[in-house]
Amino acid sequence: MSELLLIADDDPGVLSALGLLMKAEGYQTIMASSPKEVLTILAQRDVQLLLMDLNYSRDTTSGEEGLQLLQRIRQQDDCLPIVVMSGWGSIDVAVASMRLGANDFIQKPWENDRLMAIVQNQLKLAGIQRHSQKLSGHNQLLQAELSGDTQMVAESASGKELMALIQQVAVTDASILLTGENGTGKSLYARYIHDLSHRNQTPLVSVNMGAVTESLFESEMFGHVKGAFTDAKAARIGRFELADQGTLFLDEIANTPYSQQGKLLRVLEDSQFEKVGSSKTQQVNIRLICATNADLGEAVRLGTFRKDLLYRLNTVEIQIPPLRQRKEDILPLAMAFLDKVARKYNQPRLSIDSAAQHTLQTYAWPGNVRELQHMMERAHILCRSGKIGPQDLGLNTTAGTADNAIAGNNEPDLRCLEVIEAELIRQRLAYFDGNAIRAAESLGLSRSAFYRRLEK
Ligand SMILES: Nc1ncnc2c1ncn2[C@@H]1O[C@H](COP(=O)(O)OP(=O)(O)OP(=O)(O)O)[C@@H](O)[C@H]1O
Repeated sequence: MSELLLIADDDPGVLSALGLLMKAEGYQTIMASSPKEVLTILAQRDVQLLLMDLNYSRDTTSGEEGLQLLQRIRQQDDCLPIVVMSGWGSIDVAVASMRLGANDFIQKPWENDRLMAIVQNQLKLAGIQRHSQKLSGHNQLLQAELSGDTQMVAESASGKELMALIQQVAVTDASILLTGENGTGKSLYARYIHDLSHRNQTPLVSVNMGAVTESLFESEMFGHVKGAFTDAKAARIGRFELADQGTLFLDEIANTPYSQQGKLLRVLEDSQFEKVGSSKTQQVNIRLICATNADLGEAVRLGTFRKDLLYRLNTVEIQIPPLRQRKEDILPLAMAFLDKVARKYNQPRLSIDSAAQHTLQTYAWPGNVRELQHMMERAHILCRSGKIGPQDLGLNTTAGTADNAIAGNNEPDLRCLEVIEAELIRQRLAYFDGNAIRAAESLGLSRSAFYRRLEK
């Protein structure tokens, strides 16, 4: 449907001329001949632009009525594009109306081409503004969803120590390197640090460095201008720019291609970068958090990670212990996950019987907290009574490791492919001590294919 324009003037000749012009250009119009009518129509109809005269009573030229009207509209609506029309010699009135919130001004008698250019521009700008408001609304919802639903659990001595350290460093702007096995909670702690920091009203932008291909690295991180390369049909904003004034979280930092590490170092040191295809230098202000399950010191020794980059990342290094080393966290975490899943399915929360509690506490947790979370969700779904027993955990407890949960069983494996695939990925990660690259290689998968499956 075409846009609806409200045209306000006390001269019927002007109204009919403008009505014809706008109709010929494909717009719908609605007319008002007094300020009162304008306010009534605006209260009832979804008008996309107001084109208004400033004088309504016979023989007045001061523009006072129009300015008052403008002021009243702007008290209620900041966004409606308003184009003001007035007669000769009224520069002062034009300036006054712009100060009161008019978007543009045209002198009478108008030139049709000029008026149409103004109307089209104002409609376009208003569309962009609506779109950006929608995006920022979506963004706020997503941020609230991400940070709102997870309650941090830390009951063990090492868990509490970790939380104290995190609270201490979060409020500084220091770069933080989080290390720990897969599923220990590195991404969650990164968000927690951001939420505690003075940047918490700005975005936390995450990048999984294992999923960024070498060829698209610069465009992904720094953005590109339109036409920078064959596929660059539109300009793109990179992650650094998106994170400006906020926090940039680089997950799986060890997987940054070596050839790109120098470029990353430069922007981290100088806070400056150029978009691909542009020579204009841009400035950014970000707080950096990185995470890895790899031993970066070893990677430096092996020559796959730059030493200078490591020194730039690890101002503060925080090690997140594996779940098997903080056993007192297991049951509180399990209960928190059962709470969460009960809320998700709107069902009562299940409890865990003492045999299952023992199983959970003696299991090795190669997939750490993530494995526990999935196990609790599965147990909630499969449990037939109000209490989860060992049989609901899907573990072969005599063997004590996840690998044996499948291998020690002579029954045919009748689970669906997705479940088997997930289990296999977990096993391989555990086998290779959380090293995703070696796990991917052992499964004959490319790094990006492996990450896609892992994220699924
Ligand atoms: N202390 C905790 N309290 C509550 N939930 C936690 C805690 N630690 C981890 N989790 C949950 O466990 C899951 C895995 O955590 P997360 O994704 O942060 O791990 P990770 O170390 O970043 O994993 P990866 O190395 O695979 O990226 C998430 O759903 C997270 O919310």
